[in-house]
Amino acid sequence: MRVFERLKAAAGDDWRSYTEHRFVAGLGDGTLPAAAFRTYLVQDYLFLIQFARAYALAVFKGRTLADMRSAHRGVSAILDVEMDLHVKLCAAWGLSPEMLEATPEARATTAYTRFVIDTGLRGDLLDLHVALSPCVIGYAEIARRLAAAPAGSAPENPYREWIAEYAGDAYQDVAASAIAKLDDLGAYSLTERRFEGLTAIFAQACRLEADFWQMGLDESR
Ligand SMILES: Cc1ncc(CO)c(N)n1
Repeated sequence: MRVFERLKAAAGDDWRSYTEHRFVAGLGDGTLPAAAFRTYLVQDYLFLIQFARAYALAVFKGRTLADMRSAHRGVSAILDVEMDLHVKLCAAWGLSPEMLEATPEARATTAYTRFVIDTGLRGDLLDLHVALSPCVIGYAEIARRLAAAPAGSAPENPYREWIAEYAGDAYQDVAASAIAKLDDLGAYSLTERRFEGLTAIFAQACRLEADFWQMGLDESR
């Protein structure tokens, strides 16, 4: 079984609480309150800045040029593509770059991003990629599922652009490479004993993703 599938199976309930969160259901059927989505968008901008730092750490931790180049492509995908798209999406929701910059991080944003960075600092490249994987691969899986349901791409769903972005080929390719990277790294450093520690990292990242959705709901009330 692929490393990612094993981690997902081992973290079962935490994976489901993240990918089937009430916020996700609201994106899918369009019932998510707009205020919750705006709160989420602002925090996700701050999240992406820190996420780029986490990917940059993967360049530093790379053992081979191939590792370093693939991590570098990740940094560039965030800084040059995803952030631009994010700013455009924010503008469509009435959120200016000035406002994005001026908002402080919510605790859920700080907790999640610094957990990923710390995991990478104290561990090796496999630990770091496992900590990153619920974000990268989780969003691809969520968006694929939402896009496949009629309500997810209905013209009246205000979140269809968000769904289409993450369900699109470019992002799905990024997620497929992340799955391959885990197999790649696992092939030379994944022992049975180590798998337990990796599952703990993966499950914690899933819980922090669920908290991130929840923050969108709670902080917009
Ligand atoms: C919180 C969060 N997780 C994952 C992604 C996917 O990049 C994102 N943009 N935000």
